[in-house]
Amino acid sequence: MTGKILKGIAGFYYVQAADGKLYECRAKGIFRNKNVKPLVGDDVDISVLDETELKGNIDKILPRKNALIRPSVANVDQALVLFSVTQPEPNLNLLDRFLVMMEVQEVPVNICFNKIDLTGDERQMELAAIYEKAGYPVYFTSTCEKQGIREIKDLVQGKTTVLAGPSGVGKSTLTNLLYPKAEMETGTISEKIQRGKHTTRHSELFGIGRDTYMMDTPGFSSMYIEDMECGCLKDYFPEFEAYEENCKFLGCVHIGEKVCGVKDAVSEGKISQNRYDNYRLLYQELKEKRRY
Ligand SMILES: Nc1nc2c(ncn2[C@@H]2O[C@H](COP(=O)(O)OP(=O)(O)OP(=O)(O)O)[C@@H](O)[C@H]2O)c(=O)[nH]1
Ligand SMILES: [Zn+2]
Repeated sequence: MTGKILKGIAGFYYVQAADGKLYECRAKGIFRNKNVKPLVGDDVDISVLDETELKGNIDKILPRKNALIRPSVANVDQALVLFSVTQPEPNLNLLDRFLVMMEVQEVPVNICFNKIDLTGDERQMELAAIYEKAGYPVYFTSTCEKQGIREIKDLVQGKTTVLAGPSGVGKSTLTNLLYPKAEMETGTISEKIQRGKHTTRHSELFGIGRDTYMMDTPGFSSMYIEDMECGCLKDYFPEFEAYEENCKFLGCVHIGEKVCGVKDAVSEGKISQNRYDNYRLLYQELKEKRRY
């Protein structure tokens, strides 16, 4: 029987089978024979050991489409990063960090700003301009007033989406609105897991519709980019590329160089100043890190 790992904790994997049942599985044999660790999001073959207790064993991990490190999850189609237009004010530096991390891992990102009931159109246009110029799809919602929800529903339908965003922007409200059933399924899983008495927050996928999964990402506020040469950072700001042919030097990092197509594009308003400023900050941060 095939299924999908929704959660892994203390050597147990919770596998949702095609019939919707959730099996508590071990992965005996897999580590020893293949030396691969099952990941949340993995599609797996299981054998049922106990049909009433819903216990099983994972026999095989089916080929992965991808495997992210942060968050640790396999077979992700896209990320949806949620901020609010206000309350709390969007921290665009944090957003740009997240975008870099997803670019590195080659995951397409969609950006959504929630709580549009609290601000005017002007703020929306400002935010849309910054990120649409960078090539990211931008959505606006009010989960309170149920605006823009249909578009998000269409976006996640049939896909596995990593949902990320700082505290208080409306992630839970959005998830519950998309699929009221998600709450119920949370209950089922945590009930089983409480027996293990583990309190740490783990990554968990929620089945919220046919072939549709979402994962809430823990630890979003402490996001930092690591293990990157500062000279490579520019490759993860996708909007720079079109202007790099106007840089004088091959490998221009678009900071101190005098003749630079990217800097020109910033002064002409073709690249957002805000994005470029965050690029400089992150560049500096990576450069300092390398000194130690
Ligand atoms: N004005 C307004 N408030 C909203 C909207 N969506 C959510 N809120 C409020 O914002 C607060 C936070 O919402 P949550 O859904 O709990 O946010 P969260 O992102 O899940 O927060 P964490 O659980 O801390 O990660 C709640 O008081 C919501 O009522 C919205 O569209 N407009
Ligand atoms: Zn340049």
